[in-house]
Amino acid sequence: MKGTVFAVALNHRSQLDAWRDAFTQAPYNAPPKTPVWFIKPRNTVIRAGEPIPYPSGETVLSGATVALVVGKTASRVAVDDAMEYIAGFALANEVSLPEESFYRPAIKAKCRDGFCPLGDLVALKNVDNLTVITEINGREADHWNTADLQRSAAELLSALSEFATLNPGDAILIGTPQSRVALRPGDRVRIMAEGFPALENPVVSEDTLTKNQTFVWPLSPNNTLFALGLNYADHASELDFKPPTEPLVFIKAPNTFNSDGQTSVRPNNVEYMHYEAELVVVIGKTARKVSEADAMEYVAGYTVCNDYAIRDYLENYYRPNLRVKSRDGLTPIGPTIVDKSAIADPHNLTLRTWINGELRQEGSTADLIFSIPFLIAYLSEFMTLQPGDMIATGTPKGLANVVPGDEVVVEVEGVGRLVNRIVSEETAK
Ligand SMILES: O=C(O)C/C=C\CC(=O)C(=O)O
Ligand SMILES: [Mg+2]
Repeated sequence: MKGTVFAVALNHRSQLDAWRDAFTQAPYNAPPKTPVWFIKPRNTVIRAGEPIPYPSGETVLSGATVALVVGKTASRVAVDDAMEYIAGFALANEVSLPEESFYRPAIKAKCRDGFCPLGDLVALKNVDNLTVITEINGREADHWNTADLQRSAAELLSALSEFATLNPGDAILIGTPQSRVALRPGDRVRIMAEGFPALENPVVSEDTLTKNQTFVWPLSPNNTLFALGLNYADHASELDFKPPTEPLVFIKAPNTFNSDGQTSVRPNNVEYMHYEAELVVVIGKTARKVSEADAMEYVAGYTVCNDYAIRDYLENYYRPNLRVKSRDGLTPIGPTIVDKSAIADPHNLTLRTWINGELRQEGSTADLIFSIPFLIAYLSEFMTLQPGDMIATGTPKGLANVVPGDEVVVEVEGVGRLVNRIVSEETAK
């Protein structure tokens, strides 16, 4: 199996029941209208038998669930056709710290090393009425049935493929109940369901695992692109936000990557497709619990990206969500990676965007709220960064809407220049 592991929050009725009152108030204001997607990046994925690191001082919840595994390329698939695109299913454990909110990306709760054990693929055709059992140290601790999910596997594949092309080996974790089993160091957590090989993993105190442990990426060498929201104060204020007090990190899946000189599709019936010129940091060696002082040693180089946003789809759940930021082809990146030795001071680079030759955005990485060393230290404190992983460091003030026919050029001084043309859905067909 290879590919991106997607997951969905709030897909079990017990979760919607537990959070119903909160969803009628700020910042949510209404129950989620669409699936609340998130990504389990490659550092989280481990196999049966590999240890789940337990961060000291935290509460860690087991999240027994089922993963659907994509068998053939899926784009805008109807629910009734979805099963044709599913190669099979696997048991999975969506390990998590308890959700404090569903408002901003839950990177620290969901994306820690080893927080996504994934079992072997089973060529089942239906998991819509499957009992999923969790045992701790040989004793049943919980069970739930997939019939209580709000959206079935077929409905989830259809909904995600509406804006993100799914490739063979991609996976979708279909959800977990609100009440889950707390794990402790020394536990052996075993997930079982009829027709599947059991998925068992030991829970090991994070401190006892070697500091530079890296996880075998069993799915694919796809690198993870982390992106920062509101990392320039002037951009935060143009969106009427206060600057964040902690990095607002979200993840962009490889389906969104695009190359220099290519086209990006502006969805029909939207008001806002905003460009975002960004400096991207490329990680050069495995980083785990790295200090700010040492962080720049882990940088290989830099590249450029245009972190397009379809702001119409901003729901107040795990914001910015995948429908806003992880759509097919809406992250042109490149054209080259510039070695770090060629950039004297990455915190003093001018970023610019031209639309049809007119300069529309200009800013400087001197205004980053969270610096590159801070971001590497912050992320590597709770997850392993691997060579090739990337961090898009945010965009400064100067957003505007782009429409089909526009030529968009984003540039980072000394790093690169990325040309991209906007097309309509009709033109793209
Ligand atoms: O959730 C929001 O309102 C903003 C999210 C991302 C902004 C972004 O990509 C950036 O600041 O760059
Ligand atoms: Mg951005």
